[in-house]
Amino acid sequence: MLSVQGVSKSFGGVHALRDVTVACGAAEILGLIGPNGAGKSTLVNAISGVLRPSRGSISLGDEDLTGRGPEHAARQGVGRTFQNLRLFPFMTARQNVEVAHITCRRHRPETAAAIDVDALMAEYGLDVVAERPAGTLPYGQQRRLEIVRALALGPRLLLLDEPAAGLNDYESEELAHAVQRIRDRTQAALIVIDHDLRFIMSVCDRICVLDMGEVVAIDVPGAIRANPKVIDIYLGQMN
Ligand SMILES: Nc1ncnc2c1ncn2[C@@H]1O[C@H](COP(=O)(O)OP(=O)(O)OP(=O)(O)O)[C@@H](O)[C@H]1O
Repeated sequence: MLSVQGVSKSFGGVHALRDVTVACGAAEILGLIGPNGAGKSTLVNAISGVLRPSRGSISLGDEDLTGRGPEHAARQGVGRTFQNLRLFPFMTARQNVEVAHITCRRHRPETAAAIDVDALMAEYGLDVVAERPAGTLPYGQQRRLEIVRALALGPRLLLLDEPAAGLNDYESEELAHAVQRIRDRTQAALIVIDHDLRFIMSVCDRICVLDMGEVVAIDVPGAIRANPKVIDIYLGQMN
């Protein structure tokens, strides 16, 4: 479904991505890990249309997404959450979700018809705060609201950028179940970036390891854990 082919991205002299090739199938959860500065956010920004790759191509199904901008990606069903929350703080929680649903209705009406915004908000415990401005909600609720907003887009590809950041063990376990439920229900391709290796290992079908802009390994969690290059990068943190 998602295909990233030979993507490179430079910022001046910094090679943030070098010839990255990776794919993520429908209903697959792909983890994206790597040390600080490895290129994870750059890759996600390229996939979601925020950045134009210097080289290479990105497609979702038959649709070319390469350098066509975030609105085009959203219309094609690329949903994302951000490392630092990017809700519309003065809009109510419900309006934040509605905005995404309207985009879906315009461009993929049959997908939108299957999404019940109120039920979705209730499922994530947000029905009780639906009329509150998003910016006034506690952190944990804002994180959940970002996920619900991305789901209201009826995503074919969902990019979750550090969803477990700032969550306690209990919340991150809940989140792992939520991510798997999302996959089961939407059959979307999911890409999850996180520094919490326990979370990534427990939730992902496969993991792509980036270091200095290059793909070091793409494999199932067990093989990633045993990969000498990966162990070297993480200095034994894996076990
Ligand atoms: N807009 C930019 N301008 C210049 N350099 C950038 C820009 N964005 C990223 N970089 C550089 O590209 C490299 C990859 O950065 P990126 O943010 O993608 O890494 P990351 O793996 O997401 O890191 P982190 O885990 O810290 O979020 C880094 O060297 C970074 O300094």
